[in-house]
Amino acid sequence: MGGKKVAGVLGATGSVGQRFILLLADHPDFELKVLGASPRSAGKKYVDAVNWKQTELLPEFAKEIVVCECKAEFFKQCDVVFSGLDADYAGEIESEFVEAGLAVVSNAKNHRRDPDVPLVVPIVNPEHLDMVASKKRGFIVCISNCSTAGLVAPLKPLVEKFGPIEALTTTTLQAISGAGFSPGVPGIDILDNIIPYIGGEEDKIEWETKKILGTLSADRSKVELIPSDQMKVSAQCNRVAVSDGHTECISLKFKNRPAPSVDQVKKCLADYVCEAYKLGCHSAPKQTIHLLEQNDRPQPRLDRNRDAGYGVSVGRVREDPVLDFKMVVLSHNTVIGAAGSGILIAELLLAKKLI
Ligand SMILES: NC(=O)C1=CN([C@@H]2O[C@H](COP(=O)(O)OP(=O)(O)OC[C@H]3O[C@@H](n4cnc5c(N)ncnc54)[C@H](OP(=O)(O)O)[C@@H]3O)[C@@H](O)[C@H]2O)C=CC1
Ligand SMILES: N[C@@H](CC(=O)OP(=O)(O)O)C(=O)O
Repeated sequence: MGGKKVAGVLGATGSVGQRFILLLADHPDFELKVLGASPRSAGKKYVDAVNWKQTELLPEFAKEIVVCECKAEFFKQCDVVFSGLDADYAGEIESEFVEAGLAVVSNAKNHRRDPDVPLVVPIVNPEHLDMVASKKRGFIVCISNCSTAGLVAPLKPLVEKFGPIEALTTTTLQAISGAGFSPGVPGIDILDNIIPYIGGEEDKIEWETKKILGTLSADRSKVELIPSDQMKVSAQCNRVAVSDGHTECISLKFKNRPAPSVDQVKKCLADYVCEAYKLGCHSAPKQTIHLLEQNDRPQPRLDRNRDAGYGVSVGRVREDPVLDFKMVVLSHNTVIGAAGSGILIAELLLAKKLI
């Protein structure tokens, strides 16, 4: 075993980028050495370039690193590059990195629908990472949309145990940090308010769920999406005055009859152990799904940091008079919904000897 793998972060000054800095400080497998951001930040020390907005202090190791432009030539030493780039620029920059032979793990939406790119929520579908095994040079792995990550976490064990889901609705209550920091959601818009629209979000949730829960083809080159007529997914997305943590009110109907009981559903969720934990990945949640029995939980402020934000909380599991079941799901949007997923994916790539 060599020493730590060298890591870089693209978009290091943003909402997701700052979370990468926090999660990579003192990481046992990765040493963060290269930070990239826009030409506005390049050339400055990180401490001077960033508008730090996390409740934890800026880690010492990052302060003096000089931010570079997001060009592959500056990241040559990296074994893995995490991307928290603004989606307006991510597509082109990440492609350049892949062409330069680098391994990129991206939060941006640009490459998620590429047929040869795995779209991975590490506590849900790590087997899709096998798609990159045959790539000789660089590759990209995409992390899902943050609301999709929370949604598919309870769906995975339910589908494994009780068979396909025929219909699914989710109404999201999404945190402000999900909108990023440049410029972010203005206080005047969100204070004392709910905004019932997040551009593109509903389509992403409805589409990405079908890829993440899809099946890897026999030759491991692509994922067969669940056809829309076999699983109907409908999302309604809202922005609410919460700093971190996306809440979703989910209802679902199984294809198979009779449907399981509420107690069977609860047991299935509580018993689920993700593959990353079994493989001993450092950041994997000990409890993948925290089943909460109190009537008024989960709540973002109280429950988002379960298993350091890598665990997902599910509460209010009950029968639904229209579909079969309904429940409330809470996930930390910048940890398991973004940077944390990226790091756990890299830990899985390492465990599978793919980096
Ligand atoms: N926030 C969240 O919960 C989630 C976000 N995502 C996705 O992750 C990505 C990052 O999101 P977020 O952190 O919220 O966004 P932010 O707006 O907070 O940060 C964007 C980052 O991109 C950099 N950037 C902007 N323009 C350029 C450029 N021309 N060249 C290079 N870098 C540039 C910025 O650098 P500078 O400071 O120098 O301008 C900054 O570091 C997005 O694609 C987003 O959709 C995905 C899941 C969840
Ligand atoms: N749209 C999400 C965050 C995000 O940027 O998602 P995506 O990576 O799918 O564009 C939110 O507002 O909370």
